[in-house]
Amino acid sequence: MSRKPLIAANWKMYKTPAEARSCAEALLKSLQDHTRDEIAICPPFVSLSIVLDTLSGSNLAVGAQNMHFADEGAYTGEISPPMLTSIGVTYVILGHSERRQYFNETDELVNQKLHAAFRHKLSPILCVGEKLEEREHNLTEEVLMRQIELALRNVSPNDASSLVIAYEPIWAIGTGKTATPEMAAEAHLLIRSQVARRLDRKSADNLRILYGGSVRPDNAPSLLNQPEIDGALVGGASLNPESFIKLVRY
Ligand SMILES: O=C[C@H](O)COP(=O)(O)O
Repeated sequence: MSRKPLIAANWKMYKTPAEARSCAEALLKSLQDHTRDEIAICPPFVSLSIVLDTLSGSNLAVGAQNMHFADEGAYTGEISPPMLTSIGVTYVILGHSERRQYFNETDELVNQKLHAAFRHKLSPILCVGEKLEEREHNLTEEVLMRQIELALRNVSPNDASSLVIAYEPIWAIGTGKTATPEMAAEAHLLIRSQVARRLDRKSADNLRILYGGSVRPDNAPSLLNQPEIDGALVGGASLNPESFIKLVRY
């Protein structure tokens, strides 16, 4: 089964539009011939257009970090799926642990957003992962199974053809602590088997499962060489173009 790896940069709430443009220019210069992996850059909303313009016509895709599930409405401060697709965004990160933790996003809300992404032909990068205390209490499997079950409620195998899942153990995000390649691969296997149960074997085999949590140029090779790991969702190490380029070229 060959799944083209995806390496996605999540810039979180960093970079002004001017900084985003200069970073995108540097990435374009060095990565425009890179074909082994798909690459997606996810800047803050206000920099989506400038990054799309900079990367226009290249092999580098652009994603949003969040969205509302409704097409439009009186939802002050929110961004809708058609707003994203109308400017050329193709990926959207959904259910990131920072959204769940700081903005009270529930599995039910993530499920609504996932349906909206499929309706609008956006490829969702669905984030799942356990907290440190859950891992310490051997609850990792239970947490991942629940998050996937609820996020995929009423999702069909047909919908799921564009789905990407990112396994991000919360204790590894921005902490410098990384899951070992074996721990990550074990979690990815659990996720894949849950998707096979919930959807079907074919969807599970085609699904790209990314690892996220303190991925850096030095640990990228050992993680990304695991057959179960189909790419990475990179936060901190994606902010500096040099480090992201080095990481992509692992
Ligand atoms: O979306 C990215 C993840 O939250 C990982 O962030 P990090 O690479 O800074 O640990």
